[in-house]
Amino acid sequence: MSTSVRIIGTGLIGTSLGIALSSAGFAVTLEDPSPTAVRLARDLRAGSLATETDADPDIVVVGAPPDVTAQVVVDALSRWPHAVVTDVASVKESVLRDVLASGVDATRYVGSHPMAGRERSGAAAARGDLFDGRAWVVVPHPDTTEESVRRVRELALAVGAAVRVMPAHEHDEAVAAVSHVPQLAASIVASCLRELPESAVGLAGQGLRDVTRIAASDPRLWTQILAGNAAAVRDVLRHVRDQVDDVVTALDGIVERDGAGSLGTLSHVLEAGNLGHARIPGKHGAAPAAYVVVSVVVPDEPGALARLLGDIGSAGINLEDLHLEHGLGQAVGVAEVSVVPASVEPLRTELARLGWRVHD
Ligand SMILES: NC(=O)c1ccc[n+]([C@@H]2O[C@H](COP(=O)([O-])OP(=O)(O)OC[C@H]3O[C@@H](n4cnc5c(N)ncnc54)[C@H](O)[C@@H]3O)[C@@H](O)[C@H]2O)c1
Ligand SMILES: O=C(O)C(=O)C[C@]1(C(=O)O)C=C[C@@H](O)C=C1
Repeated sequence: MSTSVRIIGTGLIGTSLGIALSSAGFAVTLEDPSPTAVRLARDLRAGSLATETDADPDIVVVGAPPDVTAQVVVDALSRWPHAVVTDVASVKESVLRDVLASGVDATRYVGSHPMAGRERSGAAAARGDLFDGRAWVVVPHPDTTEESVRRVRELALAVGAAVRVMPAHEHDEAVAAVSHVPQLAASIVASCLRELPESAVGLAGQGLRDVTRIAASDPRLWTQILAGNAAAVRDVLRHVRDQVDDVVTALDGIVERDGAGSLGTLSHVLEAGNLGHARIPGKHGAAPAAYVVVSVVVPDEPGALARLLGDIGSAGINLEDLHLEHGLGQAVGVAEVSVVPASVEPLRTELARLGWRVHD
């Protein structure tokens, strides 16, 4: 019999998870205080609407906003005395603290956090492949049963995620640096655009788009996330502030004095950025150096990209990642195709043979 999962909170993450689990053969039921959200999730094939007569679920996943997550977890543990209960909130220590403080039997509770999302909220933005190849942090506490951890791990693996197990405190410190401060950095950079004249904003290229994509995220959600991880976020931000101060001092040196030492500071900051960037893992947590980008010119005509992907597949080469560079009004775009190093030469040779323009 298939594992039954109740998803409570059918926004971006709950609905994406419902779609992925349903297509992996899980029996998913959905609930949300918003009738519109839950019906939209159902229509997107995330599962069926929960009813009073449903059998008890094996697993409950809470996909609600962080500030209500602990209460929904506590209610679920009481409502279904045999179900394993997890949540997907982006902060883990404060949720765990509130669950334990409630006095409920929390042995069946395991926190979790898929490191996958979008800058848009709500069921309408859901995607069934959201978790594919992404890290999914499983966060047991000292009283969690092994069976509960096994169940949540199984669920994350079923949607294609790579499981990492760590305690709540370690999780919160890690995501302060890899998720929460990057969100603030994007928001702060984007906020500086508000007063710029149109003639300046109109020059925006890919660099600004890359740095600010997540500045479009939901402020209500992110206020809760930042407040829920305040100490760790503050510590990382202090470090950022020190580096910003160093850069400002160096630039002062260039503007106001002879600039001695300033270029060295600037170069050091940029090189340190190269080193940090090189550490960002690839798909399934593979080492970053595992992939090489091959750039292929794609004509802006119907079916061209599909033909390129077809040619790569026919050459027996596994596409690890794909990024499209495409300027408005241009007749061509550039597909940046990531492959393992051993596939670079065969890919270049085959695509060139088929008439594609391939760049270094
Ligand atoms: N957005 C991301 O990128 C992302 C990524 C990973 C984890 N998360 C976490 O997942 C959770 C959901 O985020 P989202 O982006 O899907 O948000 P969302 O706003 O898209 O969806 C939240 C849903 O929860 C429902 N909800 C509100 N109060 C509720 C309650 N008391 N009980 C049950 N449901 C309730 C809302 O009606 C809405 O449908 C959050 O805890 C967030 O921290 C978000
Ligand atoms: O890719 C995005 O749009 C995200 O914001 C995803 C992201 C992240 O920082 O990586 C954001 C918050 C979540 O808690 C987990 C994932």
